[in-house]
Amino acid sequence: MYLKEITLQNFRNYKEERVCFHPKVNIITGKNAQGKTNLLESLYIMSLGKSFRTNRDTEMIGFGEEYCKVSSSSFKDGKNLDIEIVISKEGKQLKIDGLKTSKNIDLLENVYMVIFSPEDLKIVKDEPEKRRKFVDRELCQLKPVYYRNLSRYKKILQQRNSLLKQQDVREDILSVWNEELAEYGSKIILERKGFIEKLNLISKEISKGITNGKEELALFYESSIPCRETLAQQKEIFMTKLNSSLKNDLFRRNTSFGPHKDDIKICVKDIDIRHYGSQGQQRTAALSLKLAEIRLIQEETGEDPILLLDDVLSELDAERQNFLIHSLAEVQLFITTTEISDELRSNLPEGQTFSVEKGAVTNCNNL
Ligand SMILES: Nc1ncnc2c1ncn2[C@@H]1O[C@H](COP(=O)(O)OP(=O)(O)OP(=O)(O)O)[C@@H](O)[C@H]1O
Repeated sequence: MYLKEITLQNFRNYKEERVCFHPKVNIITGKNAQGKTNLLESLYIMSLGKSFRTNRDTEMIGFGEEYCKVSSSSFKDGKNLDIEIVISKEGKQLKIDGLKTSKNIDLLENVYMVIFSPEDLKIVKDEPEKRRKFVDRELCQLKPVYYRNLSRYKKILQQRNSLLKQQDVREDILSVWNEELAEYGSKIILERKGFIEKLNLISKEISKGITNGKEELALFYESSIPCRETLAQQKEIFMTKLNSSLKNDLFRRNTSFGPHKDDIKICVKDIDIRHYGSQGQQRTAALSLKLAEIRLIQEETGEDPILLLDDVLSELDAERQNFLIHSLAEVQLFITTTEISDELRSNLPEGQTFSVEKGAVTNCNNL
């Protein structure tokens, strides 16, 4: 699939803009703070219904405006796919091929997108939350049911934690939340475990490719509860742990374990590179994870995801840049950069360059 065009109204610093894209490579150039990332953000919300840089939808409404509207037209499976998103203070309205839908979840499985930004280069050494977000975002795209389970888990966790903060905790209510937390938490653990096993195999191969066989990545799911094979077994051990840590949870007024505390360990030759890896190893690992994410979407869905590279190429050395570009022959690419080097230009296949200035996009030359 590929994105044919996007129309923006009051979206961040764009008043009214319509941009038609190339099916292969689209390079968006411009000085700082002109609207390059804003344009990528408007594309990204077509896949998950939300931004990659904020949880508050209303932040995307242009200053002083009442609403913003983003409409896209894509080409998928031999036909057009039209998506429209309107965000106002009252909420969000979505339309897919002209039909109204109320939830982000209905957008999933329509447009697959992967974003790679300098923030992602820190995925290896940042806090566990970053790595959980990476896994969750990916699983939500691949499995809408995961999106539903995760939302439910977060709500129950919030309710359980509020209950733990009360003076007299009602044990009958707590046991209802425990039951639900174990149910949804176990589903999440099993999905994450399976996902990381698959990602591990793919990223191993990719990291070997980047380093000419010198280094091989290994990923491990570090769950705060031991992993089991079936949902029933997983739920049983979750419940046991909830009961045994009740005193601790009551004392801390918080749920001390569960998928919200989990992490992914990333190793090269048995060394945890979060703590002991060089910056180069951490970058190779981040690049391998991103490329593995794309390959996994291709394998699981048969679709080529769209890749958004937000100002990340300049952060990679020439060797890693080349590896990235040459691994991506089939996918539609959007690259933002303040400057496009001659070397990069000569390495890219066919495409189109655009220039952004103060929220206005101009078509420049073909690559
Ligand atoms: N809700 C909003 N309404 C209007 N303008 C906004 C809104 N949110 C952000 N902006 C403006 O958008 C601009 C930033 O755009 P963007 O993040 O796309 O920059 P960029 O071109 O990617 O720059 P850089 O190269 O520095 O990353 C800033 O001038 C900022 O003030």
